[in-house]
Amino acid sequence: MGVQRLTSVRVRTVWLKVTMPKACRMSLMWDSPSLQSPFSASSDIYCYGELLHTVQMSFIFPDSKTFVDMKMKYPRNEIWQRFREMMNRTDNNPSPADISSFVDETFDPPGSEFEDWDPIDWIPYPKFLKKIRDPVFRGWARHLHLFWKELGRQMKYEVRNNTDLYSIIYVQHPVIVPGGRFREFYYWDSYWIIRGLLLSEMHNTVRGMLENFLSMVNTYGFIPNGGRIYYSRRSQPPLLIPMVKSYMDATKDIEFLRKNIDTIEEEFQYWMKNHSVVVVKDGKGYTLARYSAPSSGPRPESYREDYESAQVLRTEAERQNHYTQLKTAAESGWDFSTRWYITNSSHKGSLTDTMTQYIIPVELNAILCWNAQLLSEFYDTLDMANKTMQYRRLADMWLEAVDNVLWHDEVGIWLDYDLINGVKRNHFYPTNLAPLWTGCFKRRDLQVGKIMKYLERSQIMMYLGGIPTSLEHSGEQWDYPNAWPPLQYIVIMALEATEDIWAQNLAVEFATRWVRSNFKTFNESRVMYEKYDATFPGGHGSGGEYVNQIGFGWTNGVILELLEKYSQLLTVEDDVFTTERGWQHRPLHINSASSSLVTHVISLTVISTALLFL
Ligand SMILES: OC[C@H]1O[C@H](O[C@H]2O[C@H](CO)[C@@H](O)[C@H](O)[C@H]2O)[C@H](O)[C@@H](O)[C@@H]1O
Repeated sequence: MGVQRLTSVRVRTVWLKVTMPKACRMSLMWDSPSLQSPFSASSDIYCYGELLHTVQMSFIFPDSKTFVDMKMKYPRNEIWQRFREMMNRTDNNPSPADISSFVDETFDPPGSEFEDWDPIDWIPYPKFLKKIRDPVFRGWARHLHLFWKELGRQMKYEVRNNTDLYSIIYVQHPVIVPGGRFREFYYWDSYWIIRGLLLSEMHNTVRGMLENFLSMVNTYGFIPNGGRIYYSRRSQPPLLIPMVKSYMDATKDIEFLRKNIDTIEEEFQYWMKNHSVVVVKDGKGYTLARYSAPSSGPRPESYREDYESAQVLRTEAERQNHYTQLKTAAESGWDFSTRWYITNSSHKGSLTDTMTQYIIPVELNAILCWNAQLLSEFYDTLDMANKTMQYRRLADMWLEAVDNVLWHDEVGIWLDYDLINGVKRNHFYPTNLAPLWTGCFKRRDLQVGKIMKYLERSQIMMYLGGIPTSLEHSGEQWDYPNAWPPLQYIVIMALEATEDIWAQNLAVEFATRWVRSNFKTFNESRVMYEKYDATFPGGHGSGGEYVNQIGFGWTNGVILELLEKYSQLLTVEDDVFTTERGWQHRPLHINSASSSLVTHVISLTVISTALLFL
């Protein structure tokens, strides 16, 4: 992480304790060693520098990620020598054709690091398939189960001995990747992938993926955003501990836990040390966390996009801050979104208003509270009483902070918090429900009626293709009208966790819409998308800086889990059985807060089903 500096910054009601890597204090210099990735000596090819700038700004590839995923044909020094020759030959003004020839001569295409891999633990008919009542959905689930083989990647042995020729971070075990342009592992995607793999009984593959993550924590102290050296200065939502919990629930592999508990704890501590801030409310300080990825320069994999976006800013300091805010948004998994814009009230906002570091996000804190609870549970399993108590106290403390700072009684939901202005951010995001999903709430105080009313006021039941990411249409991919698999999952599991029958009925309704919408697209095109369109069933997502990807790891994982969880309820079409399910199937005890929403749900379900089959 380089040299660390501890600063305290007073921002309105908030004290920020920020640990900054040295890199963030440096201005961008071509040969800055402070930008060196801890993962490889080839950072000056893949992460920063004149060569990267020249190639990425030439726009020879429609997708900026293409270049940084290519393999070097020669050692780094020789690549630089050839680059210098090209620059001299062209008087430091190469044409796109010159740059294109240079890249062709010196780099192999993306994907050169992998070889075919047939997972040894793949079996034709895992048990969960039999549970799925609808035969069409069962066939679809079997297809998705088969598709793990397509998304599996194993690195060639030669990568291990020549890591400097690649941007890929070498890992020992094969991984399941999201798909499309995402050819490497992604941290938070892996949570939903792993849960799907566990249903597919691919325990060996899951253990390998976990061991890869653990080896990264052992060597570098944290898990990067994804498996490339250009992702090595930021992480993603910390779901390692919940992944381990999912694996433990499926396998009861206590030896795995015993062997790795120190490393698991280390990853949690990384988040505590590098992402926590103290928020003062009513004279009391609460420790909470925010995303934070300070380092210089544009994201290498979206270099041109970031560089151009920063040009409207006047000073180099402002540009560097903008890059940090963009990288921090990428660390959140929400790249990009109006969720991270902080503006004055007269201005709706644009990408340069991204201020991710200055927002306390609900789901990050809900996840960290969950991590502490799970760590306590893990230590209890291992009979380590002191640590069990230590993490139980920390989980309680975090819960207290989430409850006092992020829960708003008058709104009836948890909300992100703006550190600059010291105010709540009263906008609808699916992540507002995350504390329910992770169990970071006080059951005795739970006000389900208020939460249901909040959902009703947000009018998210209007959207027949899924729950929208936000209610703002910005053209960014983590905004309206896109609907993302992990966000559907969070809301569905959140509603289930209330133990309230009406909320659970709503969960079934959301699951039905989502599964049917994904299936409609699949049935028409045989593909699974990275994201969908909330406004109509079967619509696929758009916006952002790259085209919608297919594959797709977390989409498939979420669908498999929903098909398994609601195996007796979900059907391709409404039929006699379907009308017996859900709200009519479960005992009715209407409370006034939720009854009108459920009436709304029932009538919209009839409309949505009709539309789906038009
Ligand atoms: O290249 C642009 C960005 O792509 C990634 O983000 C998106 O895909 C990831 C993989 O599915 C997903 O985890 C993330 O939530 C998506 O927004 C990458 O993670 C970003 O760092 C990158 O800048």
